[in-house]
Amino acid sequence: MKVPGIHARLSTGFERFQLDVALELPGDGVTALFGHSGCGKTTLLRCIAGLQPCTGRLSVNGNVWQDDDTSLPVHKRPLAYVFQETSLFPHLSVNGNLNYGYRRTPMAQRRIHPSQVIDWLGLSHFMDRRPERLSGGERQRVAIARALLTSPRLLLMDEPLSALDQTSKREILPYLENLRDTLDIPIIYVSHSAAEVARLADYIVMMDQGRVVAEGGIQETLARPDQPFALEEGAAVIVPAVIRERDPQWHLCRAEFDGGSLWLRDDRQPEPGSRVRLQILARDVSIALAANHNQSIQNLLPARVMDMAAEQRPGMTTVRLQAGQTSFLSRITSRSAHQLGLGCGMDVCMQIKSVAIVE
Ligand SMILES: Nc1ncnc2c1ncn2[C@@H]1O[C@H](COP(=O)(O)OP(=O)(O)OP(=O)(O)O)[C@@H](O)[C@H]1O
Repeated sequence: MKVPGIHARLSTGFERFQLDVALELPGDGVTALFGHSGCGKTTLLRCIAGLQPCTGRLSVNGNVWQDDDTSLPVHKRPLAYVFQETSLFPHLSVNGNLNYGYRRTPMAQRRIHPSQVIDWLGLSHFMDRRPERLSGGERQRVAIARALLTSPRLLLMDEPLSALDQTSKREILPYLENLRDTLDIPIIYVSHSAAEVARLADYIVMMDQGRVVAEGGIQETLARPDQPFALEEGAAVIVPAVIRERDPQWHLCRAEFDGGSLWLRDDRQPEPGSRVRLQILARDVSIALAANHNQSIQNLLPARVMDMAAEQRPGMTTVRLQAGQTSFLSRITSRSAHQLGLGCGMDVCMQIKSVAIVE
């Protein structure tokens, strides 16, 4: 038997676009499909859902959905698909919408109960309301709940937050984090928001022109200087950390990661002991040969140069540094890299100008 997880080798095409992917994705947690507009993210989701004819093979946690001889039609694939725009029934209350999904699922296949989704997505206080009396974020939570009540074995989400304003996005993200940590099914999440991906995903697939250009665990993959998005303006790494102390006098808190500690602004006032994901932009990390305390940057950490990649943009170099088991990216000018004599294996001091908790 195949090991659990999603195994996909799929090809399809249109007149001016060809998709060819081979993927081995984890059988649980959130996998982000990430890439520029038009790279084929939605087309890949539609192939997985059986909505787009394609050739190849697809198995999901040991169940073959498509191979050279057969392809399960969309209604036989136990999956749920959440889109950018919700399609709730306007004439039914939240309760009625949820029951619709639940009742259509044969009794023997029901693994998720309405009381669970109401709890996971915080719906209890608007069960009697119709969709028109809900905010965009609340409607999307109901749509996700209804999708889950079909007890899917795979959840596909295509830009589920992109129609929402910033406030609604902020409100819904903790619910999605909760689902990621609670559900035992894989979620494939399409987004071109680096911030959403950084916050939600465990695994990332980067696509370009119908092909996979990088894939792997979110932390390792974002930290690869050779992955295409490392060379872009917003390139950043994600560092899992634990808040250890708060310093009220200076409005700072200390987050400990595998390799050291970082001080950051205490705006969100996280409780000591809480787990956070930190985002550190490559452009906020500079390099010195020795720690210089006569300057304003608070976070100075010993690190080792692991890789260096010249950027497509002339004159810039992306450097991967390692502190403990944690990788960071630094974007510096190629002249600085040359003047410092940087090379793989060198021990340096990493200066981190800004650290944010991912929101
Ligand atoms: N039905 C279709 N007929 C012809 N071309 C199509 C069709 N559907 C998609 N395409 C083309 O296939 C390519 C990939 O489209 P797709 O929607 O998968 O990209 P995407 O990465 O999801 O983009 P976005 O982030 O903008 O949603 C695009 O060039 C698109 O124009």
